[in-house]
Amino acid sequence: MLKFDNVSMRYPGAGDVLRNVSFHLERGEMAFLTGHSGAGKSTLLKLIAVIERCTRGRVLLDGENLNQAKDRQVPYIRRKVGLIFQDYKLLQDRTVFDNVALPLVIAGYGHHEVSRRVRASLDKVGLLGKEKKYPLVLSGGEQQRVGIARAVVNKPPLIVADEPTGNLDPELSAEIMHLFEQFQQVGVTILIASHDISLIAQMNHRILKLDHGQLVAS
Ligand SMILES: Nc1ncnc2c1ncn2[C@@H]1O[C@H](COP(=O)(O)OP(=O)(O)OP(=O)(O)O)[C@@H](O)[C@H]1O
Repeated sequence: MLKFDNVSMRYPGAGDVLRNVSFHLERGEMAFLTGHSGAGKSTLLKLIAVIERCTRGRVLLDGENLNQAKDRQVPYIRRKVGLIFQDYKLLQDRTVFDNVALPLVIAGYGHHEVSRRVRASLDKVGLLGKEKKYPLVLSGGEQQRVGIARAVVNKPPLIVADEPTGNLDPELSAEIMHLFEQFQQVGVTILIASHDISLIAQMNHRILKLDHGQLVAS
């Protein structure tokens, strides 16, 4: 489903941030991406969302080489990837409903379909009933659930999360991880960057470990 084939990445003026990284995630697999600060975790995730492009090698999503994607194809590739961030990246002046609806509105869905899908998505993350609230009145855990609802609202086959529990306490972090597992159980592929070793250790999933840009365990 997602394949890295000898991928190296270098930012202009810097050395290699990723070096000959190869791995394959099967459909429905859930894996953690770990490693020290600066190891290249965020960079690896950015290649999947085509926020950056690799310098050497191939990143394949459903067999499509992301490095060769034309700029006009990028929005369609991104619809296959639900992105989740540490700081949630919610629009503070929009309600929970509007935040979750955003990807569907951009994709041109009609009002009725948007409403149906947003409610289904909020239901999955346990936030039905909070549609009219603004993000700032929600707890950190609830805000991250809104971020997850937005990421899954158009049913992407792949979820990519960058330190999704970085701002949450251990109990809320575990809840968010169990939420990811529920998506995995219905066939979604999930890759989560995290340096929370104790949390990762509690969960029985594959661990990809980066050390100075090299994959040292997978
Ligand atoms: N846009 C950029 N331009 C130049 N160098 C960059 C850029 N983004 C990241 N880097 C460098 O690439 C290296 C890897 O950064 P990256 O953010 O991928 O690491 P990380 O493992 O996600 O770290 P952290 O856990 O601290 O978020 C670091 O040395 C960083 O300074």
